Amino acid sequence: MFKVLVSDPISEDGIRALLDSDQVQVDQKTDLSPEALKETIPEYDGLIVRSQTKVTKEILECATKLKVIGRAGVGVDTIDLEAATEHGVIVVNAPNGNTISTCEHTFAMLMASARNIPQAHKTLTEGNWDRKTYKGVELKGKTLGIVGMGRIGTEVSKRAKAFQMNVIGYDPFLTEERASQIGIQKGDLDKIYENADFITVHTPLIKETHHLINKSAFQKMKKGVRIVNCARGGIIDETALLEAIDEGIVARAALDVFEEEPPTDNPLVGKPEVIVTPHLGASTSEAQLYVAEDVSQEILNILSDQPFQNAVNMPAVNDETRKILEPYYLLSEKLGEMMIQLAKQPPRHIKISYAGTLTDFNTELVTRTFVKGLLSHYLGEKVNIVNATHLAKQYGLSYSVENTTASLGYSGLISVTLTTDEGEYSAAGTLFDGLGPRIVHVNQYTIDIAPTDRLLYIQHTDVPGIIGHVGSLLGKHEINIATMQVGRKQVGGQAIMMLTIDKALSEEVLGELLQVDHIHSAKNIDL
Ligand SMILES: NC(=O)C1=CN([C@@H]2O[C@H](COP(=O)(O)OP(=O)(O)OC[C@H]3O[C@@H](n4cnc5c(N)ncnc54)[C@H](O)[C@@H]3O)[C@@H](O)[C@H]2O)C=CC1
Ligand SMILES: O=C(O)C(=O)COP(=O)(O)O
Repeated sequence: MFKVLVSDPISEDGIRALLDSDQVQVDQKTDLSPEALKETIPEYDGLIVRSQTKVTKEILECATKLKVIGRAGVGVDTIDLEAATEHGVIVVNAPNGNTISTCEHTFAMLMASARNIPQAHKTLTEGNWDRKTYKGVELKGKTLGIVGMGRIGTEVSKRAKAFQMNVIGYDPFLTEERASQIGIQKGDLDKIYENADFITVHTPLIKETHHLINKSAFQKMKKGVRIVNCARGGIIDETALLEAIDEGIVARAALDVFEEEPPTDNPLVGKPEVIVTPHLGASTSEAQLYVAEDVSQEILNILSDQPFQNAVNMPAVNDETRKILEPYYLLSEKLGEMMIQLAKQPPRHIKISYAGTLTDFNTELVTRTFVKGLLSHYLGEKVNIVNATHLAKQYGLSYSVENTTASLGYSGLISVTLTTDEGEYSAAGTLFDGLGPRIVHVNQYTIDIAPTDRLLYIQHTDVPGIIGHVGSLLGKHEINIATMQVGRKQVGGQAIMMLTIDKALSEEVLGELLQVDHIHSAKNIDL
């Protein structure tokens, strides 16, 4: 039975699939302090959060069983992604469920700031009939600058068009073609600052967007500009915003999000030119239902080893690709396990080459399973496909990946070279139709062996009688040989023998093998 903790308020209907699952026990504890969360998290396999719970490095260090964090929403800036990855925890979000609600909230804020609705409401409820102070502006014919043309920015642009606004969008991924499809102008930040009567931001909060709208940006804006932030506090520098309001550059600001939430002693809150809501962008019945449903399904999939879509620290692989690549995951993991046992020194660099049909796909997960196989031989269960390449870097092990045309006649081929201080080790594997994974090269020797549980690897000189010696010695010790393959580069030269055997050789038997003339090394390989 898996245990999932829900640590922020979430739609009960939305998590129905989890509540009804007999594989999962759900605990809802939405008032935990960071200390209490640290104490309770070791029990849990899954954690569901919104933006209140801060999933810090310290919490992740205590989360010894945790496999997945589900963010019922978009922004994952409240989760230490690097620490989650390091601890092998998959982080999934629900990127689509709250797009419309947040877009509509943005539009509500835009309109409220154009017509001074909150300020006018307040005055009237205080008993004053003031029609003069709260004269507003029309949206029609005005220019809206949208910074971040992703899901929400795009939806905002459609609504702005319906209000007959001119829209300038800026996003590093916005092409001319897409801009003209949506019916907006593609611009840059300066063009927005120069022309916009309204500016709204819809980027994630990341290093590049922290204080993106700062003092120098405000200096370039049109006097009387109105600013909306329903994305993240911190994208707009709050101190610079305050100054820009006082200097008369910004006429109105509408903020749903703050650099510190809840905002304490924030001079913007309560300022007559500023309207505020307490991070309500995604707070509708619909959005909360959708994000909770999406994230619950992802968590169920992850806990039951099924495909999932919205991991933010794992590459996305669609179902069709996954079906094709899945057998290669097993092959690459076995190759990794085999190669670390063949290497006599710690590897410093891994080079992985994909050839044949594999070059048509995103093979990042195949790479990760190789690295997982390689590391897990010594690091055990702490390695998984989430943290494998991250851990490799920590151990000073670099890797490079390339696609090549050298498929050697196989339909899909994975070739790997490990570089160590004392030399290189290489191997290659493929999938044979109906026969499954096969190792087809080891250290430049051509062979054909299934990567089963137990292999014996022998290096010898190619002379007559070796196979017979090995066969009778293993027979004497009641070690059954399932298959045997030999590989040589030239007659009478260096050769290898790979056997699949039913039980590992003891040190004594390995010692006896090494007494056989022309055998130079013998090694059990445990896969
Ligand atoms: N107030 C609330 O309750 C909610 C806030 N949000 C926030 O809204 C933001 C946008 O969400 P979505 O549209 O769903 O995300 P998205 O990922 O679809 O779009 C974000 C866009 O920002 C762009 N971008 C990144 N850096 C940029 C830069 N330096 N300049 C311009 N564009 C840049 C990206 O290319 C991307 O297209 C996120 O920060 C999210 O956390 C989302 C939902 C609810
Ligand atoms: O989805 C997002 O990024 C949000 O900001 C929504 O936050 P919330 O789930 O309402 O705390």
